[in-house]
Amino acid sequence: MGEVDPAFIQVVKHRPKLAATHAEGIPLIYLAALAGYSPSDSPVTASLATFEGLVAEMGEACKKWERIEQEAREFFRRGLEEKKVRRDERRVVGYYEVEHTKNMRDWKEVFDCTVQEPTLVPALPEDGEEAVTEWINQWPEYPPGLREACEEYAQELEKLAYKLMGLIAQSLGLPANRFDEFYKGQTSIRLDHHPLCPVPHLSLGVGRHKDSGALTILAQDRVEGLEMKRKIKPIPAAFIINAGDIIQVWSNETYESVEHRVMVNSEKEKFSIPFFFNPSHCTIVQQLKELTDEYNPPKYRPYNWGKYLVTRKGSHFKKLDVEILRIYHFEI
Ligand SMILES: O=C(O)CCC(=O)C(=O)O
Ligand SMILES: [Fe+2]
Repeated sequence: MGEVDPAFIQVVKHRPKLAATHAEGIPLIYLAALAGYSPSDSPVTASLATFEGLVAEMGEACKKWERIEQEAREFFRRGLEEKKVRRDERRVVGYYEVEHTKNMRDWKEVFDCTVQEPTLVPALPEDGEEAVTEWINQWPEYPPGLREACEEYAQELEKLAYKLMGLIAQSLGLPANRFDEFYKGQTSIRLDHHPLCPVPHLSLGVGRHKDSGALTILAQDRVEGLEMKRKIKPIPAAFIINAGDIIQVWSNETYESVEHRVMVNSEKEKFSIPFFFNPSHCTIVQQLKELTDEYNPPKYRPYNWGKYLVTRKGSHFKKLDVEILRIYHFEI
């Protein structure tokens, strides 16, 4: 990334605290402990039966994670010339190294691909109010296994994501399949590489943000850096499950989308792979009617997810002079 560009330097109040302590009490679900469990053994059959399914999904997902991480390392190791599957404002999937979060440049390079091919989204505003466009993946020549690794990972993670959405629905007193109707394809995988940074006290790998989609399943390597108010210790074979803004709205704030950011490091590069499980672009995001009543009225105005996503994506390409679209703009 060359010498340090001032675009990377965070304002004082958002600079990382290198000596931050680890967060305690982040709930950790030991699925392995349930692996030998037989659902008929106990009265708590229903919920544990759901966990049983999760155990199998997790095992498969972890195997695929090992492979995709290797391919990601291989891809990022190559020079810019070989990573030429570059993204731009129209073709938003592919390689990119100058992404901004909240108008500050992140210390990272990324490779994005969508799970459904093609993924349909609203076109840019200048193309007309109703216009729809397709995001089509771009695959690099090297490493040749990257495409297959992403496709296999997507298949496993999608199964896991449906299971988790089912559990979230049940935790809200809803049928497990309550969210399924929204999912006809909007999911994406990102490979994140945070190279060594000479100024880790001044810059961030990813600036503070909340994930705007529904659910993020984040796989991170063993290098520390992820912070959710406090530092999250990386745990081998553990995914970080993040509820995004959409779950916050669907649940009328029973679930909160958590702000997070990534610190970088001058000694160890960091790799992570978020899987963004999002509804179809035509979804109107609003509180589920079963979860609102006169005592708990909707807290947000409905919004079109596809348009929101495309507007947010646009803000990642360059520093803008306007405030970035956020869900609080839809608060009632
Ligand atoms: O790179 C990471 O570890 C986290 C990435 C992240 O939070 C995001 O892309 O939304
Ligand atoms: Fe995030």
